[in-house]
Amino acid sequence: MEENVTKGLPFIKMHGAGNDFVVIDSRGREAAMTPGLARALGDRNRGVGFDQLAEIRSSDVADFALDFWNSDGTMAGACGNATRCVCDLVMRDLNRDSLELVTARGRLFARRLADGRVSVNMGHPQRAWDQVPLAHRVDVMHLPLAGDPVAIGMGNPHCVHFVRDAETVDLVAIGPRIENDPLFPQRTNVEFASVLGPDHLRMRVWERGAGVTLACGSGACATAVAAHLRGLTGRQVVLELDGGVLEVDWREDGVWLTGPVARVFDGVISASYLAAHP
Ligand SMILES: N[C@H](CCC[C@H](N)C(=O)O)C(=O)O
Repeated sequence: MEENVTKGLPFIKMHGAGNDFVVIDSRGREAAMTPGLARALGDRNRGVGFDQLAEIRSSDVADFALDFWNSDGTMAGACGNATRCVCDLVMRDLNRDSLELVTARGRLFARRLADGRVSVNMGHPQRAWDQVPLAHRVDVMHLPLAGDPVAIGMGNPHCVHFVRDAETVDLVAIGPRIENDPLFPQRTNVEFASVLGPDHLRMRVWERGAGVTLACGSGACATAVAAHLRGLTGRQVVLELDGGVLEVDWREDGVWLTGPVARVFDGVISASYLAAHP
């Protein structure tokens, strides 16, 4: 009955404002992830199920390195909520209240606030068309697409729409079309935001490689930056997402993302499952 779990792959299930993750710690050993295994594990019926998988790896230039995999098996250059979740884990592990990590977009800095929440500096917004990236030169503040959206990179691409009421947007109908528009050579995450008050936005998201998620940290950063650039908010913004509240503070040293973290359960992926999904 009992399979030898010592040969399996331990993981931790976490979420940040409902954006859910599987965390694998590969420090001190070969990376475990492949596109096929990420896609299999991301399946909410046949796998564990997640929006993203975050794989921790050893680093000789920072406290650790972090890779992000979407549930469709593609890699992402940034994942704000997973970064906050993993930093919470490692800070507790090392009994530290600040950390440096390295991701595909470079070195990030995280710290634990007095109220226990984790805040991560997600870096500076990428506002040049070829950094987002876009397929050719256009005005990133007014894309030639329906709804006059804004393009912002945060290590991953975002297409931000400001609408009268974000609640009414049919994400499933509209999201995939924009995600796969030829203007985005690496596809894009798609955000819809409405203004609830000064420095207060309601935001919903269709994520590249994951679909509708309850929250998106890098998307919240991109949306707050776009809102400020459009004159809709200040530089410190509270965003109400379907899964909870995120705070963004666009400061001189970068865009800081703050929000909740939850550790849900620990598990082991069985050796037989790993063998069946190389
Ligand atoms: N789907 C995103 C990665 C995860 C972003 C989101 N979960 C976050 O918290 O930033 C992408 O392909 O760029």
